[in-house]
Amino acid sequence: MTAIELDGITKQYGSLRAVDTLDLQINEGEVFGFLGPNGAGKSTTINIILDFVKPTAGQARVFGMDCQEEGQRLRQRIGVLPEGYDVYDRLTGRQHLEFAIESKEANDDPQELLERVGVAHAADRKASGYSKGMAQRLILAMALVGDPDLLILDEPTTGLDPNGAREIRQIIREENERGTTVFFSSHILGQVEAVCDRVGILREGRLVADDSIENLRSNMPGGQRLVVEGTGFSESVLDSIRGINGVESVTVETEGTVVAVGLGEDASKTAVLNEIEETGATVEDFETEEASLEDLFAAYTTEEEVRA
Ligand SMILES: Nc1ncnc2c1ncn2[C@@H]1O[C@H](COP(=O)(O)OP(=O)(O)OP(=O)(O)O)[C@@H](O)[C@H]1O
Repeated sequence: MTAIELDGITKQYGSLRAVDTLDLQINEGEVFGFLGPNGAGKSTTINIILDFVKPTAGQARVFGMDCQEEGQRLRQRIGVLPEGYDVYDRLTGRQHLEFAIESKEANDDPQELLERVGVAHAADRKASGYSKGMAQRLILAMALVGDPDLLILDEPTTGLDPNGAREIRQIIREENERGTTVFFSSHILGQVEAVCDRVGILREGRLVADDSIENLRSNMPGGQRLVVEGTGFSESVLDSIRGINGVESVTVETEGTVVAVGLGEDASKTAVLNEIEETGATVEDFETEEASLEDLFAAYTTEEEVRA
């Protein structure tokens, strides 16, 4: 069954189109990473799903129910970690959960939830003394109240150090193993890579990519670099490499002993290596480097030509 289905969602704020005819389907049991630079429209989309914002056009459904018509009923099945949500300094961890349980009319055991997110040891301490990571885990525990079928996490790892971010990802994974669908927004690709089955990249309100990170990488223009170490890289050798089908760039590094070849989708590494040897140069060593996550994110969010 489909957990989230967005059909032509558009949100116009005056002359600004925050979300532009967005179509998206998230299956039940999936961990989906919703990515995009600041201002791309991620929070607006989430707010439409939660019926906090009305779309200008289009339809949003969660578990087959219309978000705008059955928002209240749906929110019972959704756990939300809102962007930039703060803890209440005067309340203890346990009191936070008691408050969330009461608001959602659920009957969870606060202690069990605190244990699930690893802050049970600080249950009776005021949240003012919690570290940023502990506070974020506490907010996540509040999102887990009522055993939601769908977790919507808006930038859950923002402001956390790598350990804190890893712990949050671990909890997300565990919740997913319990059967929860997870919709995880972030503007940092690295934060979602380890945990998401699939990512969607939003840019200026439009979906410019929707795939696994592995596929996005292999489809990215200039996705791989072949770095060849050797001798005899004359201009004519370099020109012959440039002439090979699928080669996008050729640069010489380290005083002429290393050639870096940008490979497009159709390029063959073997063809490049053969060409080098046949034109009289020598290959001593070579390796292929994958595009970094930063390169990948930049390619989808800043290039003029992006792939849908
Ligand atoms: N209530 C509003 N009124 C007018 N413009 C808005 C409103 N809410 C959002 N916007 C604009 O819509 C665009 C999308 O904003 P949104 O917050 O959805 O982006 P985002 O991808 O969540 O960004 P970030 O990563 O910074 O949170 C931005 O240009 C923002 O300024």
